Parts: sequence; C-alpha cells; structure tokens
Amino acid sequence: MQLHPYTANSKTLPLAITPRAEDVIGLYQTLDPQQVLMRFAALAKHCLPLAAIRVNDSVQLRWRSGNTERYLTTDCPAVDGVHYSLKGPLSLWQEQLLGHWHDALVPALGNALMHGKALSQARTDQLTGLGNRTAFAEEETRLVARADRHQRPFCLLLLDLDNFKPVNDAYGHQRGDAVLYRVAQLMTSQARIEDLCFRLGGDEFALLLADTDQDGGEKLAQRLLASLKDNEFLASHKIGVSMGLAQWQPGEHPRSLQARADLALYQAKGAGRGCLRKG
Ligand SMILES: Nc1nc2c(ncn2[C@@H]2O[C@H](COP(=O)(O)OP(=O)(O)OP(=O)(O)O)[C@@H](O)[C@H]2O)c(=O)[nH]1
Repeated sequence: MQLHPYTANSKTLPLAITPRAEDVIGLYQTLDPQQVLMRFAALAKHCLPLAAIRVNDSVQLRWRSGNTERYLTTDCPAVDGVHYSLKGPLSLWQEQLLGHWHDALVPALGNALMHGKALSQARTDQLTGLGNRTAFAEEETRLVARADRHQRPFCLLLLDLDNFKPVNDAYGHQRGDAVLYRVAQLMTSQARIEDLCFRLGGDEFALLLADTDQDGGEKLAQRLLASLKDNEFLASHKIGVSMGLAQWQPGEHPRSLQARADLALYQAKGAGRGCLRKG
C-alpha cells in the first residue's frame, strides 16, 4: 500500500490534508481530529459496521467480520509516514476497501492527530507537564461558565514558592527545575483527579477545584501544605510554599477571582510565608 505524504512544516504542524483525503472525506484543511474521526465513521457505515476510536495518539478502526472482531491501528505519524497494523485475515474486498481508506484517510488522520498534539503541547508547561497559563485561562473560563449554569461552587488556589531564588543561585537552574518538578508532582498526587493543576510561570502554580467550596478548598490546601513541608527534598532546600484561596462568587469575572486569590497569597507572604490565606 502506498503511503501518501502529508504536508507539514518544520515544527510538524499540519498545514493541509492530501488532495485525495480531501476528496473522500470532503473536508478541506481539516484541523479538528474529532471532526475527521466522525466523518470517517460516517463514511465507514456505508460499507460495513465500523467504529473509529481514538486511543491516546493512535486511531483504532474496528469492525466485525462474521463473529470475529478485527481492527486496524494507525499510530500517530512519525515525520516520515504513518505506521499501521492489520489484525486478522481479510477478504480481498475488505483489503481493497481498507487500502482505499488507508491511502485516502490515514494521512488526513495523521495530520489531524498531529494538530491535536500540537494544540496540547501549546497548553502544556514543558518542564512539569502541568497545564500552562494559556490552559489555565481557558479552563478557568470554562469552569466559570459551568458554575454559572449549574450553580456549583469552585475555588482557585494560587501557590508561590518561598525562597526559590536562592536554590537557583546556590545550586544552579537544573536543581531549581528539579524543585519545580517535585512541587508539581506533589500537587498532582494530593489533588483529586478532577482538580486541574497548572504552572503559571516561574515559581507560581495554580489549582482549579471544580465543585468545591471554600471549606473543601481549604482542606486540600492544608493537606498539600503539609505534604510540601514533609517532603525531604524540598525541606533540604528550605523551600516553603505560600497559598491564596478564593471561592468563585456567582457572576464574578475570572479576573476578579484571580485578584482575590492573588491578594490572599500576598497576605500569606506578608504573614511570614509557608501558610494559607483566604480571599
Ligand atoms: N530553575 C528555574 N528557575 C526559574 C524558572 N522560571 C523562573 N525561575 C526563577 O524563579 C525565581 C523567582 O523569583 P522569586 O519569586 O523572587 O523567588 P523567591 O525566592 O521564591 O521569592 P519569594 O516568593 O519572595 O520567597 C527567579 O530567580 C527566576 O529566575 C524555571 O523555569 N526554572
């Protein structure tokens, strides 16, 4: 089966899908992986029962042949092409059909997946793997809309490390990076799965706590504070953490919530650091 090249720039951002893929799925410069998958699944239904499932960076196409379930997996493409594997014996026409799909659609899927990956990288802090400031702003806006609609509480917890600069100065940036990474690890291990953790920049972190009121937020903050204090690596570098907590008020603008949490953080710094203040 011939692999069609896809167009990508030096940063492997997808620029266009191949003309043939365009013919078949009827999408021009498709950039949304979900859209491509939905279109793909819709097309596939005309031929035989099949579902397209996104599994991490792969797309798995599933269908039934008699009583046997078969699948084809496309991996997220390397720069030189798309890898795929076929499971189970196929009839000639199935092979032809898959070949046709493969030729036409896999490059498009590859492009779309790469775009998804690029989008996700643009929202990720490369050092810690947490969401970055862009992701924070998007998620905060989303939470405000959700809380408004469902009348649910949510909290913003801001963290700022104490005495971080001396670590960089005394041991170098690599050690400073290790401190930041450890803080991120402790944040994610203490938070619930639905809490969202971010590094806003430098030694500033944030947590968005969905469906959580001030009391719930305080419990998490105190637990996190204790685990940060107990951490030997951080303690050996005399790293502390100050925190500011604010619960979103109905109708409140995200900027105002941030300002209240920021003020609380400032008060925690003023109160001697290593503690939590509420806004
Ligand atoms: N290692 C490392 N350092 C960084 C990074 N980003 C910012 N910094 C450093 O973080 C430090 C932040 O400075 P401050 O906010 O004054 O740090 P601090 O000593 O914790 O100050 P207080 O909050 O007043 O206790 C600066 O020295 C920055 O150079 C990074 O990605 N890696």
